Amino acid sequence: MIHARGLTKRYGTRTAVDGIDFTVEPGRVTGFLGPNGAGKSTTMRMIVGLDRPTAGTVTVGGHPYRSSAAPLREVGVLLDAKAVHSGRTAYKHLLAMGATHGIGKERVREVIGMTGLESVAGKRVKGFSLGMGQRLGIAAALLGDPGILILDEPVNGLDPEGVRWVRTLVRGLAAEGRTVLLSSHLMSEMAQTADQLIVLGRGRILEDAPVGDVISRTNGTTVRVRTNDLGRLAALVAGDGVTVNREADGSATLSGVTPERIGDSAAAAGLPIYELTVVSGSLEDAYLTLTADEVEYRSTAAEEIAR
Ligand SMILES: Nc1ncnc2c1ncn2[C@@H]1O[C@H](COP(=O)(O)OP(=O)(O)OP(=O)(O)O)[C@@H](O)[C@H]1O
Repeated sequence: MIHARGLTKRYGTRTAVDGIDFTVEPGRVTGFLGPNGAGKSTTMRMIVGLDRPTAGTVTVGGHPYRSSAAPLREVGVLLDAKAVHSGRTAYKHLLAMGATHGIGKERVREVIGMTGLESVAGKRVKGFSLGMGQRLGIAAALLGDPGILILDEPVNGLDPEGVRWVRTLVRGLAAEGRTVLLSSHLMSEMAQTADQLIVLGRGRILEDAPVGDVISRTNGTTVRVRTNDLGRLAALVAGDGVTVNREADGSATLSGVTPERIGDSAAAAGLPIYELTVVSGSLEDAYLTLTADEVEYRSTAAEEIAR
């Protein structure tokens, strides 16, 4: 478990992380989202003692990370995969990391196998591609078989097979009861991987809820309906706050009314219904709505530039 209370980081007058409280629970994948500069990396760095909080506290497994006697065995960390510029081979790099924790050749070979690095284990890390470096970073995080994993952008630079592999891996780690905190800017990937989401904006928590709740709460829920008499259906369900939009494909999108009420009303009136689908939109839609006012570095639309 990771537990933050009033966690704050200021750089001079700039507040990167603004007094946040959160708990990352074991047994599920918690996604950490937010626009560039929102404070995700700073928070992760504070969790693992690489940055000192200006105020507040954060603990991993009940105590500050710095006080851990065997950090690799407690917390696996992937923060900046590009940071490894070792002249060593991948195998030697992992062996050297493990040496301080009594982790030997057998476990090193195991994590090399788990991360698909067998064919490059004898190559120098310096020459690794972004994707290979990412896999090596994940191998290093897994080395001590830790109960807590903190992975900053683990799918960055991976090919589709690699992206799917990370998804399966982290879901498996959470299913084993581990605590997994994962950041990514890939919303479709996050929607498939995470159970819980913490969304940051300008150093504050905008949302901390299950993925489904974040999506439905932010986007609202609409119901797509196909019938042979849309006008009649609209009259049947008309009421306070009910809106009906006719779509180009002949279907209708209704909001402010439940699928049960639509189905019951149509059945009672003998009106045939060909489709009744609850639509709650994508995580990307929800994320963009949530963070619309929080984006620090926004690209300018071509029309605005042309003006
Ligand atoms: N060492 C530092 N000195 C000064 N300011 C910093 C430092 N590190 C981070 N910041 C600032 O703190 C804020 C949060 O940065 P952080 O890297 O934590 O954001 P992030 O959410 O990880 O962004 P990204 O998605 O781009 O990785 C930014 O405004 C950044 O400029």
